[in-house]
Amino acid sequence: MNPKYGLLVLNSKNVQKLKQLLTSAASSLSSRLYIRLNPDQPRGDELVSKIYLNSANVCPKLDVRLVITDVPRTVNDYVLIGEEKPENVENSLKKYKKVVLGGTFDRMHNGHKVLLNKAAELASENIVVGVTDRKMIINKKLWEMIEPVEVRMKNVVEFVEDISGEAKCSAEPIEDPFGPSTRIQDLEAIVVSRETIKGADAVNKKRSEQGMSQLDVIVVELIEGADEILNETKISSSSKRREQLGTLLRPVNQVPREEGRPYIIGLAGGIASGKSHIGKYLKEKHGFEVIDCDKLAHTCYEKGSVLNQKIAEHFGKDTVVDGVVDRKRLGQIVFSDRSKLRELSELVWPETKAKAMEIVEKSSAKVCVIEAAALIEAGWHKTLAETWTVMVPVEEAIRRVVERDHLTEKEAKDRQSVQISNSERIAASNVVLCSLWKYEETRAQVDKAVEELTKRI
Ligand SMILES: CC(C)(COP(=O)(O)OP(=O)(O)OC[C@H]1O[C@@H](n2cnc3c(N)ncnc32)[C@H](O)[C@@H]1O)[C@@H](O)C(=O)NCCC(=O)NCCS
Ligand SMILES: Nc1ncnc2c1ncn2[C@@H]1O[C@H](COP(=O)(O)OP(=O)(O)OP(=O)(O)O)[C@@H](O)[C@H]1O
Repeated sequence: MNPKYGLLVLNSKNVQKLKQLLTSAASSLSSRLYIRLNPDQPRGDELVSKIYLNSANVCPKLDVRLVITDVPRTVNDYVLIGEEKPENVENSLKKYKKVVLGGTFDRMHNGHKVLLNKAAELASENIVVGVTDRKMIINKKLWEMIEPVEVRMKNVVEFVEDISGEAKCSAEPIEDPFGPSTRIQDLEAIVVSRETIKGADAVNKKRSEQGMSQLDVIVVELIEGADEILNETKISSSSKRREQLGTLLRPVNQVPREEGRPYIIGLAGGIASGKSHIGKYLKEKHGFEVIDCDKLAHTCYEKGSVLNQKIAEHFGKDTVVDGVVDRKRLGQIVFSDRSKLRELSELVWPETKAKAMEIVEKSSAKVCVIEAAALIEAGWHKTLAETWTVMVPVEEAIRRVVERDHLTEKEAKDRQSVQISNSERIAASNVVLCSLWKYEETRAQVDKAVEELTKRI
């Protein structure tokens, strides 16, 4: 097992071998690499960007932290990477007391670190960070996968205080582009990147309208990174979220399984999210037994069944005509009222699950997939080994329903609104898939998920 922490000391000579040293860190550490600069190596913006850009490419799994002077103070059990030993560095004269910056800081990446490093380099007392939440995040790609704001704030504070030594860092959630930057009088500077300069200008405009001092605007360059699917040319949190599609996001349930019996996974997802397409692919390409609970539920509505009797009692006699459920009539009732849908589901779910389990019992497949739109609402995810969720943004689901099922936009929206949200589904799932892009991309995510699954079962 490799040691967790390492320290790399750069001077004017070994800085030339940065990539080589980072490669060596990648193979000899398991968690974090601190980097310090000795006095003969000046700390220029270009070097800081170079360190983080090369780290993203050469040692992407390591949490690289360029410290300001003699820190880190929190960690002292590190191994030295390379030959160079740390020398004491004079505490550089910090330019400002209080510096502010903002961001979402989801899955903190090396671009964020350049910004946070700059703030830590400049501020002697406080670094104030606004961390976006709620309406500030809902237009981002795969926003449903963004980490909770508490986690993001904690990570920012921990990172900044670890690298900055004396200065304190505080973070707060923001629901507009200003946050503490237009509330705290004695801030002196704001740190932004090339792409968020306009945000800093807006902050200064508002401060001036409120009779507050102007902030110096400190700009860092963007750290590049390519994502052809999302069309990104910089390292971004959206790309990091996309890269996690099809990977295991949280531990699976430990469900006892007899030798040779199928491993059971649930496949959940909202209306028109792509479940059937993925189910079909899992069956045809990977040989999984896929049980379509939507179809199975319909077989519960056989003529004269007990279920149909119960439906007539609950939802009115006109929902069952000649012993057969009038699905259109029943749909009108349940798709416009969440509590009615719940009532119907509670009648249908137990029978459907029993039928699904009968199929599993008889199956000779290695993996059985229970495909059910309302799998999580029904609580099945708690008893299955693991649950995969497929999602598309709400607007895309509505567009697809209108196109595929020839419903009006209002009808499609009604059907969408009685379901739980993508965020709720994701919170209860082990693996997330997204069918927003080309079919090949959906399939690539599924292949990745199956490859990982095969290793753990
Ligand atoms: C409205 C804001 C805060 C929203 O943040 P955003 O969602 O863009 O956050 P995100 O986590 O993506 O990025 C945070 C910061 O890191 C920068 N950044 C992101 N990726 C990179 C990268 N690859 N390289 C360098 N910098 C990067 C962003 O440009 C941004 O400045 C921001 O965009 C903005 O306008 N900032 C300027 C005004 C401000 O700071 N307001 C709040 C003060 S509390
Ligand atoms: N990349 C993609 N991957 C999967 N489906 C896609 C993709 N792009 C578009 N679609 C379309 O999305 C629609 C919904 O897919 P599908 O029928 O598999 O969803 P579903 O979740 O099974 O829907 P429902 O539960 O409403 O029956 C289909 O018309 C499908 O062609």
